[in-house]
Amino acid sequence: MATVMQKIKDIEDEMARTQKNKATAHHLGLLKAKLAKLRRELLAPTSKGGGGAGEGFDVTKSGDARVGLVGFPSVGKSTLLNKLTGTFSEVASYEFTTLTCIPGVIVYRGAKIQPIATSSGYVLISSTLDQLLVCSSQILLLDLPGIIEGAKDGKGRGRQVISTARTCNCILIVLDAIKPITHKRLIEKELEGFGIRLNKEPPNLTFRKKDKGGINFTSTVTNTQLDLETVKAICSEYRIHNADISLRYDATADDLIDVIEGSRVYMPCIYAVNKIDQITLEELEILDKLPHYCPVSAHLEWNLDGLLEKIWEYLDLVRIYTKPKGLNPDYEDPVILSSKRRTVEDFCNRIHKDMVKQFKYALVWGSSVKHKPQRVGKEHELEDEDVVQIIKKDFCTNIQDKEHFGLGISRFSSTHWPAKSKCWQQHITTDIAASRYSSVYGTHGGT
Ligand SMILES: Nc1nc2c(ncn2[C@@H]2O[C@H](COP(=O)(O)OP(=O)(O)OP(=O)(O)O)[C@@H](O)[C@H]2O)c(=O)[nH]1
Ligand SMILES: [K+]
Ligand SMILES: [Mg+2]
Repeated sequence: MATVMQKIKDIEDEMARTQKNKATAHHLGLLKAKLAKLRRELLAPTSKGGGGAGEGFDVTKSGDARVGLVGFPSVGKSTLLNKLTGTFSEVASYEFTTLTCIPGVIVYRGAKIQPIATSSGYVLISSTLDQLLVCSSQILLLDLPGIIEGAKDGKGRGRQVISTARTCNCILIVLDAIKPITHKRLIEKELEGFGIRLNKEPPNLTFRKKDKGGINFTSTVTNTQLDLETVKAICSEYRIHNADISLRYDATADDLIDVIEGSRVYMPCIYAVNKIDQITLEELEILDKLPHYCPVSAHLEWNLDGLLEKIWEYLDLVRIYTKPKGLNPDYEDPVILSSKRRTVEDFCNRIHKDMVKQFKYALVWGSSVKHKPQRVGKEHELEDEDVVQIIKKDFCTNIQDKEHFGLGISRFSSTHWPAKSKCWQQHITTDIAASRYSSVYGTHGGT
C-alpha cells in the first residue's frame, strides 16, 4: 500500500501535469482537497501514517509575544538571535549548527527609535543596544534549526520547527541575500503545508452545512476562481452534499478548502533578508522595495533597528498602562495585548486568571473613551496607550485587602524583576503574569 507521503507526491505530480483551465478547474479543486486531507493525516498526532505528532519544541510561554526565526540552514538565524537578544546560540559556517529551539528576549519599548541615516540609506544600530533598555515589552525570539524542503512531510526536524512556528505571533523568514530568490517560495510552501497562512486575512466566505437542499453557491462579487462544479467537487471530497456557501470576494479553491478544513493559523510574516553586506547597492534597493521585506546584515548589525521596528509593527500590539488610585500611571511598564484581543477582560486575564471574577468596573483614560476617565465594563475594547484602573467588587473582610483591591492595580516593583540592564540578556524563566500577580497580591496574602 502506498504511504501517505507517496500519495501526496502522486497528487502533486498529477497537479503539475494538469493544465490549468476552465475544463480542469473542478478536477484541480478535487486534487487540492485530497492533498489537504492527506497532509492533515500526516500531521495529526493520532495518524498511523504520520509517524508521530507534529509536536513543537518545549518553550516557555512567557513574554508578551513570540517571534520565530525560520529559514534554510546557515542563513544567519542564530547570528540574528545573538545580536537582537544577547542570548548565545552557536554560529558556524556549516549547516544545521542549531539543533534545538533557543529562546532569547528582545526588550523593546515599542516607541519609535530615531533611525540614524548612513551613506547607504541604512541604519546602524549601536553596538550595545543600550538605547533599547528604557522599554518593557518582552518579545520572545525563537532561534530554530534550519529547515529543508519537505519538512512538512516529516523530513529532518522540520516538522518540529514548523509546529513551533505555529505557536508564534509573527514569523521571521530569514533569507540569504546571495541565495536564489526561489528559497522564499520553498519556505512558504513548507509553512503553508502545515496550515500556516502568512500575511493573509481569514477567507471572507460563509460555509454552512445543512441537512438537505444540495450545494447552494452564491457570490456578491464576480468570481473568476470558483464555479459551482469546482465547489461541488471539493465538497464531495469531504462527503458534504448539502451546504450554503457564499462568497464576498474572489475566493480560490484553496480558500474554500481552508474554511472546510479549519485549524488554519493566520500570521504576520517578515522576510528578513540577511547578509546584505554581500550584495551591491543596486540589488539592495530592489530588495528594499518588496512588500514585507527587511534587508539586514546580522553580522555587521546593519538595519537591526529597522527590523525591530518592523517586528513591533507586525505584531500589532497595544500598550496599556496601569494606574493605582491616587498615583500616576505606570508608563514604564505597560501590559501588552494583541490588537485582536484587547478588551478590559483580556487586560485582566493578562494580570491574573482570577482577576476578572473580582471585577466590578474599570476606569479608562485614553483614545478608546470620550470622557476622562470613563467607567467601562469588561467587554470594552482598549486602544494603544490607554490608562486603566480596575475597581474590584467590595467583598473583602481584611481591611488591608479591601484597600488594596479598591485601589486598583499596583504594578510589580523592581524587586520582582531583574535590573533592566540585565533584562535583555536573560531568557525569561518566570511567567510574567505570575510575577505580576504575586506583586499585586503577594504581600497581601491573596491566593
Ligand atoms: N556575510 C555575512 N555572513 C553572515 C551574516 N550573518 C551570519 N553570517 C554567517 O553565516 C554563517 C551561518 O550563520 P548562522 O547564524 O550559524 O546561521 P543559522 O541560520 O543559524 O544556521 P543553522 O543553525 O545551521 O541553520 C556563519 O558563518 C555566519 O558568520 C551576515 O550578515 N553577513
Ligand atoms: K550554520
Ligand atoms: Mg543556527
